[in-house]
Amino acid sequence: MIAVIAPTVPNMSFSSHYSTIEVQCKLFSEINPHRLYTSSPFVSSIFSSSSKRKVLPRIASSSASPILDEPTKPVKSTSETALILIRHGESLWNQKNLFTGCVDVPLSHTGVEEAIEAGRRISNIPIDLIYTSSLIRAQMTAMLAMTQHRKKKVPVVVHKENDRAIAWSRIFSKNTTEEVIPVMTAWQLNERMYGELQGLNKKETADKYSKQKVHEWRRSYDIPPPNGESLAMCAERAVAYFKEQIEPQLVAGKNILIAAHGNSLRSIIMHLDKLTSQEVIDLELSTGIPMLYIAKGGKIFRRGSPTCPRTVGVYAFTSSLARYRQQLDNMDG
Ligand SMILES: O=C(O)[C@H](O)COP(=O)(O)O
Repeated sequence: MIAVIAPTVPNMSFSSHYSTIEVQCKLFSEINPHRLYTSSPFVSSIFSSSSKRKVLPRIASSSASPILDEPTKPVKSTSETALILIRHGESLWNQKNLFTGCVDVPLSHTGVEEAIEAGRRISNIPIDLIYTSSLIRAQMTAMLAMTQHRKKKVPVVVHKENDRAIAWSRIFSKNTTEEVIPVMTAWQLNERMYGELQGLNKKETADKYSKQKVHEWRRSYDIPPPNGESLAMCAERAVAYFKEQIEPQLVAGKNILIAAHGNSLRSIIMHLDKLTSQEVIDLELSTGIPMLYIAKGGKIFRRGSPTCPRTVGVYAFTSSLARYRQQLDNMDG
């Protein structure tokens, strides 16, 4: 049997978009597909997060090529820019307490809600450019968060994997292009590769190898899990990508959102906050909580976590953020 799901209308509001997909999922809930083919991993992920079946759709991608994007020219030269970091919302494997690493698992229903809540918290902060890992849980988080942004610009994934991808995704309207936020996907921002722990239950693994050993694998700086990446190895690619691709954009005046993972973000935060390999052991990141940094005068300062969209404190952090919020308020009348 072949079941076909057509995409929802692109400019539908998020709630109607999501509930339309949920209705489709309910209609198909008695079918247990052996394979799922999609042009949109995002749709397939919502499909899986709303179904009760045990077999998860994994994304098998034929193109594994890394995307290294050249920084675009700065659009403005303000002296202050925002950098928001979000660890993806809860995934279906976080929910099951399984080591996930580079396995491409979608968000759970809770994760979808966390991503939307994260979006509410940052809905008044300017965003010009989005970076996500190449994994669907980070991409879903970024896209769902952006449905809440008051500016209503449209996040569009930039495809540069080959000449055809570049040519076929071209936009032919200057006005439309101005209403777009480019989304760059980069494997370098992926979760640390968890080696032979991927797919294992975290508690059972601690029972087998001892809590201390598993804590070392999960939190130490330079002890890798069996055949996987240590935080230091993960930092080598994630921090290098941050320095080469993201920092120049930030310094050049772009406000940036990064949606990534517990360990790729731990390594970037270690770099930003100048943490030692001892201090990073205690750095834990919750799912779906945005963290705000401000880049100013060539330095990047941590400004805390926006707790709700209307929190006065967050927008009083800097005069630029306060002005931006005022503009949004004026636009809404
Ligand atoms: O890959 C995973 O299992 C999680 O996303 C991060 O896991 P950790 O908290 O064990 O590093």
